[in-house]
Amino acid sequence: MEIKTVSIIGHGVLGNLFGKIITDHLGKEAVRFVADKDRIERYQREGVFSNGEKCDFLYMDSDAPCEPADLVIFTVKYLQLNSAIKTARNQIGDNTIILSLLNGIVSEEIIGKTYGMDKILYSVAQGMDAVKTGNQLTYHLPGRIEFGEADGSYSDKVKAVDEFFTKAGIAHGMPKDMIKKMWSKWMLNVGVNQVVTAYETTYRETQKEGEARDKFLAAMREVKAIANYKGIDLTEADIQYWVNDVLAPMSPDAMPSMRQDTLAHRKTEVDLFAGTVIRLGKECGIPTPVNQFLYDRIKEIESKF
Ligand SMILES: NC(=O)C1=CN([C@@H]2O[C@H](COP(=O)(O)OP(=O)(O)OC[C@H]3O[C@@H](n4cnc5c(N)ncnc54)[C@H](OP(=O)(O)O)[C@@H]3O)[C@@H](O)[C@H]2O)C=CC1
Ligand SMILES: CC(C)(CO)C(=O)C(=O)O
Repeated sequence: MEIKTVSIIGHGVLGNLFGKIITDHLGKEAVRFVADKDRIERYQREGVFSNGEKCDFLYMDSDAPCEPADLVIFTVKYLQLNSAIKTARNQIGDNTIILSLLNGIVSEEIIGKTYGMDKILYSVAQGMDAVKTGNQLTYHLPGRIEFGEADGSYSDKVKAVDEFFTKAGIAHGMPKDMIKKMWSKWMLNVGVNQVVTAYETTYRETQKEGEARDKFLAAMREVKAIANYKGIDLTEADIQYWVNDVLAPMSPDAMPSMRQDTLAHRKTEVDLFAGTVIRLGKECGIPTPVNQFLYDRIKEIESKF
């Protein structure tokens, strides 16, 4: 199984970032950005820029009949996932591999209900400090994609994506414990995305001592408690990994995706983060006051849009 064609559903921060890297390495024909006519018309009219460079991308109308892609990557927000699943309908065939770079622990199962879990590899995108304002994407750190099977095997699908990302210049890893990795990344997002948004700040406030950083750590510890109850071995060392190895090198002026949403007056992924923590906390009998605080604050910010 060799991956030659990729379809990206979602032309925002992650779609642009990874689509540009693949295009630069393998040529424009290797990546098709799939969307409805109106979106494509807007992208072509306004142009799309990555670190100041105008991008020359290949667009494909989601209604157009076509050969399925070898790899489909979902890079939309949680509230857009159901429509993106429909947008992908002509891209997915019997042998297509699917990656969902959405944060959280549920998007793979949602996509799998329509297209089959056999096509899906679990994945997370991490370490990028990308910010998109209008049609301008800027970043210093491109980050990486970690992916794999739930059982940690080096399956044909994993091998094909490994070989493709190597050719396409995408930094990647294949952890043996992908389910723990997904929870761990979700734990980071529950902390940093929500605290930066609730405190209306940037990464700076979470990189130094103070109330925001305390809340960031406390929100992550609520996820850790739920994970441990469910038998997922998240530890304090996992929290320290995110704080020291991933968050510390980020540009202090950059901000996570959720804060970019509120600045643009878009509804956020709060239900994917605090909403899910609160629900799981109730199911497991674990108190989640910090996530309740963050949930209320973020809903209050959203209510003003
Ligand atoms: N930003 C980051 O640094 C990171 C983000 N993530 C996660 O990745 C996911 C994507 O985030 P991000 O890239 O920031 O999201 P963005 O909001 O920047 O981009 C989403 C894009 O999807 C497009 N879109 C929505 N619905 C459809 C559809 N049906 N068909 C085609 N395109 C569609 C939107 O178009 P339009 O603008 O026209 O609505 C938008 O361009 C989220 O779950 C996020 O939490 C994970 C790691 C890092
Ligand atoms: C924190 C970050 C950038 C991951 O590195 C992220 O996942 C997000 O902004 O949603």
